Amino acid sequence: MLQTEQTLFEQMRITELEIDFRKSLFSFTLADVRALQSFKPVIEENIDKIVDDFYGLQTSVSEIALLIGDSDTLARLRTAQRRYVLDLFNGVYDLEYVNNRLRIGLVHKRIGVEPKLYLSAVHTLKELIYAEINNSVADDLQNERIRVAIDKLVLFDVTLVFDTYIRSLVSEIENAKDKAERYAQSMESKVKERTQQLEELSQTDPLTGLLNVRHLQEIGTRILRAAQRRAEPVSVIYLDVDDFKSFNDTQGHRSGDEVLCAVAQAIKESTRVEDHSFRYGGDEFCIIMPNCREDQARDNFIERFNQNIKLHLNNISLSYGIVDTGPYDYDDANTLIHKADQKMYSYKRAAKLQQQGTVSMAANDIKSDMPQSASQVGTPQAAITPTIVHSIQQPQGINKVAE
Ligand SMILES: Nc1nc2c(ncn2[C@@H]2O[C@H](COP(=O)(O)OP(=O)(O)OP(=O)(O)O)[C@@H](O)[C@H]2O)c(=O)[nH]1
Repeated sequence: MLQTEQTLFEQMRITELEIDFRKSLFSFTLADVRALQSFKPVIEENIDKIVDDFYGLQTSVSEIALLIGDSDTLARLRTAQRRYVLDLFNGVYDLEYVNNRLRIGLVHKRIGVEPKLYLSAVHTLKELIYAEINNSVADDLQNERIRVAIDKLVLFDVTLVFDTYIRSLVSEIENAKDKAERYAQSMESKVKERTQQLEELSQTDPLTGLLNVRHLQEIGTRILRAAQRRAEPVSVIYLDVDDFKSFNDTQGHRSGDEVLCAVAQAIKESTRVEDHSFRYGGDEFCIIMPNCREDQARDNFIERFNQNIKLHLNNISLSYGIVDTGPYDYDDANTLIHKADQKMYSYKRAAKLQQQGTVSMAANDIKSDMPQSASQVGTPQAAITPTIVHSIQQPQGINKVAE
């Protein structure tokens, strides 16, 4: 519920029962009420003098004079103070009385009266009232009764004023906290949104520095169109690390990342400037090679890659599939990648079967992509260090091809 939909009582949870409880805390009894009422005529008679003296003393403190600010405000304050003092001796200390006291607290907080200034004003007022009591009440016992009663009632008032001060401070803190939380939330979603935009804009995969797969379709199409215009072949190589999951599981994700970076590094070292190398996702890579046939890609790229990766890795094997298109009919980028992936997958599967000594018909079916011997099929091993000897799954019939 909004604060403005609640009365001060409701906000402060003050009921008649609470008022009685507070009175009992200060032992404020009917006798006190009577003592105060008995002094009302004297106060009424001297109210102007009390208020004059009070503001004379108050405005002599430069900090208070500064807070009051101008003569109109001072005039309003004098009227309010008059009422405040008279109410002290009215004998009625009910919800209405409490509401007025709560308002005083609220106004003091709003205009920035510090508690020390408020308390000093209470002290000044009490001294002025005590002076009136001493001037007018000769009977010591009655004098004492009125002083004690006014003391209790002023304390009762002070607690109410301080409660509003504290409540108002707590609301300010809660508001500031809400604001800060809302700001943090909006910043978080802005950062998320911006990061996503940057990622999309980014041409490169953050881990390996190879091209980002998001651009594969666009770049692939561009290369194929250019190749078509020049009637040149285009090759696509699909590379995949073998059993990378178990490597990750045994060596940890960070070592896995190092393997991916090493593979990417070897790809960069093995490609020509006109080639485009992508991290396809996870442990899969894709290279688009313009003006290159399948056999040329195998003999050139794979040869170089095999040499380069040995410098970085130990005991890791990769599988690949190569397809080409053109120079007469051209597949589109998606089809080419899909075919290369399928080839790689069939080859990997066959190699695994061969490794297990259970080469099936399916494996024989893709003989042209089979390794020359099972010994050429790399076997990932446990306890692999970041320096990993590589072995790539090699199909048969490797020819050296001039570029
Ligand atoms: N370290 C690391 N691991 C990744 C990253 N992206 C994906 N992976 C993991 O790569 C693994 C790929 O596993 P699979 O697709 O099952 O492939 P595989 O284990 O190599 O199996 P085969 O392809 O059949 O040889 C998964 O465990 C992924 O969690 C990455 O950026 N870093």
